[in-house]
Amino acid sequence: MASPVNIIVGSHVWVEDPVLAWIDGQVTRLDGQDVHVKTTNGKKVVANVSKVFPKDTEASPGGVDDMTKLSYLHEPGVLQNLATRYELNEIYTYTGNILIAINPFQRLPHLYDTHMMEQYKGAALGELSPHVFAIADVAYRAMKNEGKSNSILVSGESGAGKTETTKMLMRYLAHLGGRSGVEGRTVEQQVLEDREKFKLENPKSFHYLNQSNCYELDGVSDAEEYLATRRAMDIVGISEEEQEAIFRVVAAILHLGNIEFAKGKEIDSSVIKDEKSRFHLNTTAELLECDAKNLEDAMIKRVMVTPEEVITRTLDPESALSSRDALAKTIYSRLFDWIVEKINISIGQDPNSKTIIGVLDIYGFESFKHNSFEQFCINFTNEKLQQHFNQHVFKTEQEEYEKEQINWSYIEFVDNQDVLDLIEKKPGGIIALLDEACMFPKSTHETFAQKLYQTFLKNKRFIKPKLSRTNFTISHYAGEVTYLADLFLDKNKDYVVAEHQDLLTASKCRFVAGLFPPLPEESSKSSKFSSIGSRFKLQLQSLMETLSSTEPHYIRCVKPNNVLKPAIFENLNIIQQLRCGGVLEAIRISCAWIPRLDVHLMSLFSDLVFLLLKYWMGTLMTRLPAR
Ligand SMILES: Nc1ncnc2c1ncn2[C@@H]1O[C@H](COP(=O)(O)OP(=O)(O)OP(=O)(O)O)[C@@H](O)[C@H]1O
Repeated sequence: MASPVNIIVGSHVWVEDPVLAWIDGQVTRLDGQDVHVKTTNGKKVVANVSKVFPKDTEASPGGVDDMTKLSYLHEPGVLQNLATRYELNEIYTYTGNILIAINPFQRLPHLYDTHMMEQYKGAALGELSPHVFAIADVAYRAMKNEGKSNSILVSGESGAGKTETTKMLMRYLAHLGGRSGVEGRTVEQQVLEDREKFKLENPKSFHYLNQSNCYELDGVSDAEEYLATRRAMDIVGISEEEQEAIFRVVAAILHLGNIEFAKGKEIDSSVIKDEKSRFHLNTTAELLECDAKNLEDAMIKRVMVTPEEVITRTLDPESALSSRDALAKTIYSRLFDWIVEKINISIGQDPNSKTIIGVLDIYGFESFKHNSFEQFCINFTNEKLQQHFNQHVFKTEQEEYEKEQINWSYIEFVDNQDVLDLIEKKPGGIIALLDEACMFPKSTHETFAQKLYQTFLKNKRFIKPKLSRTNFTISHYAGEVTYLADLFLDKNKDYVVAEHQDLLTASKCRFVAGLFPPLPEESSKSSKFSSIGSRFKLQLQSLMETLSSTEPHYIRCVKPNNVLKPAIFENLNIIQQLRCGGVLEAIRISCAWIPRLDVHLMSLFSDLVFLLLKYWMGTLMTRLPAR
């Protein structure tokens, strides 16, 4: 997005601002490459001409519903347009075929009622205001009318609104498919009774719910959400008994997370810390219908069977805590898989169906102060999706134009194949080296990091941070991220601890025992290594194959502020998300897509089949302490 040259004294322009990202002002002087600007907040700024952008003084006060209609397509223009619209509760804006959705952090019921759904039925894209329903409708028509598979990729950072957006998409598709809900419970009292039954207190009192902060959202009633969830479970055919068991398991996980350990009398041993922890242990056992003593032992002891004898080893408090968390994750991930499978069966997913609409709710690129294996996997996913996005949007469009010999300037985009090679190439990529390290008994995180440093010494996408012995930095498409290699080896090893498996298989609750069917004899006594990284890579590969056989639609969810409140639009925060989501890159060429896209999308016949693309990273994406 280069700055046009027609900036003169008196021009209204945008210049960079450390707080607001961009601020508007008027040019007072031109001095070679330097532009002197008096900003609207009274400051005098000097900026290089390449960083000064013209402001559209005749911009519509309500903004435009598609960025491609902006007079000036540049970052400040885009930001201003989104801000203007957000102020008017216009949370959706198109950027060519991408829908930007800014979380309103307040209920906007008029946007999602049946009347609104009816309006979007069969309307051409762009005819009505931007909306998730419009995207779902386009996908549905393409499937019905052309027999084409479609996918809708919903991305954004945590709290940006991916789940809500996905829910709206599913609701609209269910509406088109003529599915109706079965009305069930209405009694608020039930919420209180259930809380009592599962011994649940204030969310703030549960360790696992406080890994980030617990927020109360204006206008959102947790009791109502809970009943809505129960109703949704009725609709997808989860029986009363199963629902009860699901909530018991979830409650058990929360209680489990509150069990703490203290040093035991013997070296490297631990005991339940205090009465409070004992209460949570007993409640967990009660909810999971397993023996409390066996639960305690499964967390603090390990049994080793050798040909000569059976040795019992104790764990120190730190290892006991890791064991507790591993148990919680195992239960959660099995429950998660059970629910996904149940929904897929219930909504009639036919694995052999030729046409599908895949809805993918995926984590956005993450870069925190401390990044570990989870961020590595999330960012790897985003690199893959970015490549898919690039290939679909940029490469195909450019090739098309070249083929048709239409004269246009070739648009450069950053090809990220080199980052993907660094991560997933076999042999020699980071995942392959990690697996190697995991299989070699003497490896430590230090030897693993050293191996990375040696192997990727000259790789442009790999950086060894100065002074660090175990950190490494990857130069991702969205920016540099430094990972702490310390827990990579542990986190890459996937197995259910034999003691945990035995405990849960023996549960008197049919549901819980069903989540942990007994293992074949030979594998039950050993906790064999299987690589999460490699499995993840294969799942991603399969996801990409599915996606490549579909017509993709993109929805980028944006979190406007970190305090999760309505009407707060934090410019810098939003710009960062738009950059990471590739939105600004796409804007550069999206003008060119529009005429073709309409024709393409309007030539729109087959069965409605939902494919709720399984949350491929179920195990990794849990909000448990490792994150
Ligand atoms: N369209 C919307 N209308 C009203 N509220 C919304 C909307 N989108 C999001 N929210 C609010 O923001 C909260 C966070 O949204 P959501 O759970 O969908 O985020 P997410 O991106 O899925 O986060 P995570 O990745 O952490 O699961 C919701 O609980 C809801 O209160």
